[in-house]
Amino acid sequence: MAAYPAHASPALTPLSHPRPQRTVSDFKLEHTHSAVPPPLVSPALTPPTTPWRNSEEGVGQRHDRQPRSISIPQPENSVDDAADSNPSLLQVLPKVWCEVRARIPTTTGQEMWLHLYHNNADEKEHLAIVFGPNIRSRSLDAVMPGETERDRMIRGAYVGTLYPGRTSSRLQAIRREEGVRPSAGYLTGLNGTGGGTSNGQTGQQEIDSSYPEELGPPLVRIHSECYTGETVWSARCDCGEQLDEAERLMGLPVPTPSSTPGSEIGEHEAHRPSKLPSAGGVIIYLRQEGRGIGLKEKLKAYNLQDLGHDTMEANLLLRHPGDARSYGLATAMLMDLGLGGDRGIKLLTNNPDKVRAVEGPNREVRVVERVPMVPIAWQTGGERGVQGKEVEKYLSTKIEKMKHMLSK
Ligand SMILES: Nc1nc2c(ncn2[C@@H]2O[C@H](COP(=O)(O)OP(=O)(O)OP(=O)(O)O)[C@@H](O)[C@H]2O)c(=O)[nH]1
Repeated sequence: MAAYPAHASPALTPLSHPRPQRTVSDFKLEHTHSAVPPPLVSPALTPPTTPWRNSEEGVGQRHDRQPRSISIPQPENSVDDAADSNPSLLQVLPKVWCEVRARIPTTTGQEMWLHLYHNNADEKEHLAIVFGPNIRSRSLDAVMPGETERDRMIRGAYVGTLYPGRTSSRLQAIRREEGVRPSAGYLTGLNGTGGGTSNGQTGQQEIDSSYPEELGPPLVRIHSECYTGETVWSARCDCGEQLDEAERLMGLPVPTPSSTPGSEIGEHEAHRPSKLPSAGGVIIYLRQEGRGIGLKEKLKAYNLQDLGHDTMEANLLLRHPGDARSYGLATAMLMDLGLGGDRGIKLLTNNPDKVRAVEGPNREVRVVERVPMVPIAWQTGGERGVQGKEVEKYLSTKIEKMKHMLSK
């Protein structure tokens, strides 16, 4: 008979330590949606459901988890074939709309455009962190009934860059006011993709927000919130450095406008960004803390990890799925940013679930290339990057149990 503290719940199942007789297959990971794990932790410590999973009812969010080991379609030959073999994609994407964006100069020297999204699936403010001048939100650019030019500028629906005294969100209007000749370099350098016009009759802004073909598939990272790894220096995971690395990759420069034959630069230099435009890309930052279980539950999971369990077991012991996330919001946001369609995206990830799930029910978004995220410590032979026994165990669990495509 196991010894319990006097205050222990009678429902508490003994957790011997270590528990070598239990393997992960005992938890039936493939069927976590239907096979609720036994109450291995006192119900008093465990919420009845994983946070936010119910709020996704009715908008077609994914409730059933894909098998852990899915075959990753090779972009060259098997992307189409793979679509049929994945029955658990969403049937309906949530609706998303960008409420506001702002230019943020960053501590690394590059600039990004922070887009704040709302949606009809949850109450959270999910974010798109856009780098480079070529990605715009269609919902943000749409004209709101009754709004003024100042309203548009305040919510970020302008072309180019704001400056003191600017009176219009539209570049044509500014050109007219200032007698400025149209300048391709000026437009493309300022997060307006060269097509900002007004049709004069409705005042509707026509913005060419298609990503230029010549740049190839844009780089995309779908990043899940991690307060501990991104804000309070946790070395239990590499989430913080992954975010940094994604930002770095999206800041790599493209050929300068002056090297492009026929481009006009030099006008409006005062309003140009001081840095050259980057190759760009977007980080979709989803508020799915703790793989969707929330910070409170993640902290309990950390305590279970200190008691000897791995990240997957800890979630299951708390009666959560090993991974409670979904990616329909990311798909919808990418479409709103004009990155749906055949040209596809390059996805920065090691996670096979993500690669398939982000494509959406009808392959609205196509992952044509996967770019691995190799931990910095592995890349640098331990000179830099997150290190320690916790992060090593975290990474090995992702590889062994979650089938992440990562090898040393
Ligand atoms: N439940 C739980 N969540 C964790 C833990 N460590 C990190 N996370 C969360 O995991 C999420 C990051 O997901 P990961 O599984 O590390 O990586 P991924 O996004 O699936 O895959 P990549 O795209 O390759 O990075 C963030 O939401 C973190 O808060 C943990 O021990 N337990």
